[in-house]
Amino acid sequence: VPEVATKRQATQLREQYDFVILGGGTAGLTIADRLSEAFPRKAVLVIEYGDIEYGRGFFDPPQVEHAPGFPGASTWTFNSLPSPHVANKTATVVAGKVVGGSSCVNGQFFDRGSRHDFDAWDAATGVAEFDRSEHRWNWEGLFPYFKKSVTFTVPPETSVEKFGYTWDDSVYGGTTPIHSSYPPFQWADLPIVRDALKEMGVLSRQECAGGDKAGMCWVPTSQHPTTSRRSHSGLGHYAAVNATRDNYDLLVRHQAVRVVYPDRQAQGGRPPLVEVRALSDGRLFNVTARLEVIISAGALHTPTILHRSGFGPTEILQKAGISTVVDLPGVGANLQDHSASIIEWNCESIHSINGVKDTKPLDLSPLPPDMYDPAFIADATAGFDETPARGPYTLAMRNTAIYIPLTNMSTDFESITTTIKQQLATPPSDNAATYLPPDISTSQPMAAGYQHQLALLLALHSNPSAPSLEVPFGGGTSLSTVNLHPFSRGTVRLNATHPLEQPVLDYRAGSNPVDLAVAAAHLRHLRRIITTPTLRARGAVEVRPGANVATTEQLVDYVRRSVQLSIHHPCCTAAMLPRELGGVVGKDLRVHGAEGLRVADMSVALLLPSSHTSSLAYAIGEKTQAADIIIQEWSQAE
Ligand SMILES: Cc1cc2nc3c(=O)[nH]c(=O)nc-3n(C[C@H](O)[C@H](O)[C@H](O)COP(=O)(O)OP(=O)(O)OC[C@H]3O[C@@H](n4cnc5c(N)ncnc54)[C@H](O)[C@@H]3O)c2cc1C
Repeated sequence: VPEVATKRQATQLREQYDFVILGGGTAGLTIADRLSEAFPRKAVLVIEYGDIEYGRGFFDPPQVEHAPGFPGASTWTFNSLPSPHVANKTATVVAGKVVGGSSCVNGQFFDRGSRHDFDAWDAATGVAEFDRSEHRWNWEGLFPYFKKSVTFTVPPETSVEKFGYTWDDSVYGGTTPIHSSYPPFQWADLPIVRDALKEMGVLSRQECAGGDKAGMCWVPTSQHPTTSRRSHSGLGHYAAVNATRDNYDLLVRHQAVRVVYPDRQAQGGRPPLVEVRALSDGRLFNVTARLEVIISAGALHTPTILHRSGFGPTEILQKAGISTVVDLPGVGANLQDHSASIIEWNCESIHSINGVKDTKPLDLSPLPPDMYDPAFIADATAGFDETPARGPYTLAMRNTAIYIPLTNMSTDFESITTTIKQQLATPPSDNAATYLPPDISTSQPMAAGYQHQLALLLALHSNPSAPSLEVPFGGGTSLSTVNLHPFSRGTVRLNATHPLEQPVLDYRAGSNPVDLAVAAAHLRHLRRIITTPTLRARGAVEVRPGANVATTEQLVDYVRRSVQLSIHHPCCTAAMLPRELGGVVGKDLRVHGAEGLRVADMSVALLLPSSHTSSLAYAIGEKTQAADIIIQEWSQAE
């Protein structure tokens, strides 16, 4: 990202701004771009904690998670509290701390959720004001913004012939410089895994970004189609546009501490001021927003800014010595993330197809240690630097995944949905006492909101077109089962003794046992891959969970001991839901009970989508302004 006109100190700022956006990440910069474009005479300021830099991505080099050098300075790292229901496991969760936010460091897997995710999010809550809102967050209401948020480039004929990429142009159509494309490289063993999954009965779909995605999908990468360089919001929504906008300022290396209402009331007065801290010397100063403040600091920091500003559960704010501005027990509650369990096999006992003993007959791609071989690195780097780029470094995470509904898992479907129905038949206050974090479990709105979510989750898990399981893959001898719609709810809480530091994360994984049963069902379903003709012919033997893990109880125990709590998709910590149901923002993204203050990032989702989350963060950014929400409101006011 070029420096352009980036601001580095308070003295470089204007006296006041019209819009102030807290967090220059995936959604925040999308909003800043669109607002500064729509209102050339209104000044927009983005305040970002990180700097402009190229950090190391999660999969650099490809297929190697947590490569040396990651996480670096451009990344936040959180260690969650131990989760007692899964053997006190903790998660190491990272997020982007850089201009562009998590889109700068993520795995670049660029899929979209299923239509059922968003229809559930928008489903009637029984609160008239909310249900009758003109703003729709269902599939129909979001699809235009998914389309608008990316430019998709058709892969070259050579790649199509070689790998079999398929797509449907009609689900794309945007022209914004956030790129979605297919790389010119795949590992040699990818077709083996694809074939085995097809033999399990998984049907291939031509395209999965159009709302229907049960089956096997090709998934594009967020990268430039020719150079294969990462495409992120710092480039697409700041560097690409900033030089032509004299109303778009970005202040880096500054922390948005909190918002403060100058008239001491959150309604009926002026919009809040933003208290800002310079990271260089710790100096505090205020920035004035004439029209409004939009918090886009991501699902882990947005609730923290709200807490410091007096929005949250009164009891928790009191402990940190903060006076309540609006009592909102949902701030920092409802934390969800995609968790993953592993199935692994090997083929070492068998001679390869050609009769020659092969130590890794299935894994035709280099194993992670091979990737540090100097010759491999030199060749991969040379290929990546060519135009067009070629070779393994053009790959990010992977480009294929299967998405399977729970209804396909006949052995477990009945018992799991029966358990969910039993929970739904239980009074909300009892469910809250059993499943919600103790510090909010007596809150009537939180209990009612969780009951609403249980009903939506039952509908999703009973729908034969709505996926419950994702398995992303690129070849190799192991697969991860990703639990798409968790039932357990965690918290993001202010660090009471050091409120300016990172918050405390508690995933409370497995606190609703349905999650463990669902993960066990996923493993039972997927392990059938070992017995497919393709893998049998290669002598595959299951290593994990292993033949001795057979019963549901044993599978649940395996999940408990081995589950990865997070794949870096935290969400839903300032959920869009009526206040009566524990929500934090309305459908116009305004914080309940406050004026001049919105939230727009992954915090506002109610449930995790059946996808990785960057596409939704971009779409939320797009919809926040373009869906006539902010722009229409302020256009009318002019
Ligand atoms: C390692 C990793 C791998 C991932 N892999 C994928 C993937 O393959 N595909 C996919 O679709 N998604 C993936 N994701 C998830 C996806 O990237 C995120 O969900 C999405 O980018 C979040 O967007 P956001 O706008 O909500 O927050 P972010 O993009 O994280 O932006 C928040 C910004 O706010 C800034 N900030 C925070 N606090 C303050 C403060 N007080 N003051 C000023 N600034 C502040 C942060 O520094 C950051 O720049 C991954 C994420 C990570 C971290």
